[in-house]
Amino acid sequence: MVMPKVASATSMPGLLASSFACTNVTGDMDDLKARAFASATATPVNISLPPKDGADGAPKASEQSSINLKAEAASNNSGLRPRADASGKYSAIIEASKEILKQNDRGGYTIPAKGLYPYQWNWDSALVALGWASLDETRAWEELEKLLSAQWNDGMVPHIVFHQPSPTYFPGPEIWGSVESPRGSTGITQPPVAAISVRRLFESAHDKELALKTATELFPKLLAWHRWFYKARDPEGTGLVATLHPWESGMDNSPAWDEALERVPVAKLPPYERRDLGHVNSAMRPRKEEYDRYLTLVYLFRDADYDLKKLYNLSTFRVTDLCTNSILHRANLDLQWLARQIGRDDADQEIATWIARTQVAFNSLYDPAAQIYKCRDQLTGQMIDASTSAGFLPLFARVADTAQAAALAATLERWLKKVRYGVPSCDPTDARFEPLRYWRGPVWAIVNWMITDGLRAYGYDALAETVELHTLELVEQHGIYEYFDPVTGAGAGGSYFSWTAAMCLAWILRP
Ligand SMILES: O=C(O)[C@@H](CO)O[C@H]1O[C@H](CO)[C@@H](O)[C@H](O)[C@H]1O
Repeated sequence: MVMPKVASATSMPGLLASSFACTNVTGDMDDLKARAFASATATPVNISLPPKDGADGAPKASEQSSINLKAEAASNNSGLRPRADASGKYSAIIEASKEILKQNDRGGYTIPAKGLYPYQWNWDSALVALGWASLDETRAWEELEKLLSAQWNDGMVPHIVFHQPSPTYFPGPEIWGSVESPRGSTGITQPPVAAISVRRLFESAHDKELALKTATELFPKLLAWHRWFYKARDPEGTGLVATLHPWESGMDNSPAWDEALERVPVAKLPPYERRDLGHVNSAMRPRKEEYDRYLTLVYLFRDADYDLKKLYNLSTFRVTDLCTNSILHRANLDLQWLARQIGRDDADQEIATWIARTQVAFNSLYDPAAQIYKCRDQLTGQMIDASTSAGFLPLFARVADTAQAAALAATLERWLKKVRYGVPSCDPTDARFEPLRYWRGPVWAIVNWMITDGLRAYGYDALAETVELHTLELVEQHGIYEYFDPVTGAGAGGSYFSWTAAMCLAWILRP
């Protein structure tokens, strides 16, 4: 087990160094309490089915459709080939995962987790659609239709859609104050996974007619969203888009954002109460210093009426995020493929231009000394000195060349020797590594799913298998959590988590 160095306040620049610096496995009280909490909650949850009572905004048991999970597991109506379940090895995970999606279903969209996240999140929904595909193809398409129905006039697809009011999450619609989407939404976006999911659903569809009809309807919306990225976030045409808020990256408190975020001057904020801390131990969540800045940026954007030009120029946080850019590039490849399937040759050339530009631009994010890709701070122009799990996502994007892919595989192997379970979200030898704090160390199933897809594409099948088996073992031993401690395996964050369930289904029942 690795014992990372303790970050000293002097090892980080600036006033807030100590508050952004890490705790660690030998760690402080906060960290020790979180570990005790994690091990206390992990064991009873295990791979159990989620409780069906009405607590936490969940539908009452009586409102649930009657479910015969055993029968469903046996007759997989999507026709996806069970991968490793002939022996029934994964039937408990399959059963629990399907039940989680059903219980988190709010009618055409799936909340990530009861209480903690009561709305529709953008990249969550796109990934959850891949899980729904193994239960109900129509419902899988609906997930994407519902998400894209919240698209703004300018093409942006928001990071959260506030379909129904909920008191359990902050900041909600009243803080964002945006009326663009019919039901209200945030004014920022998230990594554009949707086109990737549309291609996968299309390719594995049994109902080909439905797939063609829905993909054809969704295509212009996806194209408009990708166009928005280039217009709003790459006005200089560099081939790499900007991310203006850590929430947009989906990897909110990644160590990659520390210095850029630290420079955001905190506004005089109205008093606020964090609801996330009522659901999850504070040692597993971002710190107050980060939340103050998240909110400062929200108010800044709201005061600028979410005008895309103003936001780009005004934002005191502007980075080139590897996760967003890798996903956007992969999504462009899949969108181009879709254009060809549905006869939208007119769009093919436009997408090809984006692809060509990004393919070259990605080289500027590769750090040959560290053997991994890194993010860039657009306001300083500097490459960000942090190796995170997003650094492997260029494999998912297919932008790495064979030498870069080999270097990434070697780096990943080194990381795996330092922890029990991969892939940690931050280099485990980095002083900022915190095994339980959200995007600063824990293992995330969705990232593992993207990394394994990339590894297989480059021929690293055995390494992909290791990462996949680590994830399934984590879930089997600890439960379907939001994220996991890479050292002990303990589940952390929200439980009965939709995208973790969906990734298990996508892996175990993959076509
Ligand atoms: O912490 C939060 O309140 C929200 C803010 O968007 O972010 C977390 O949960 C979302 C829903 O699961 C994920 O989409 C993000 O990736 C994850 O970081």
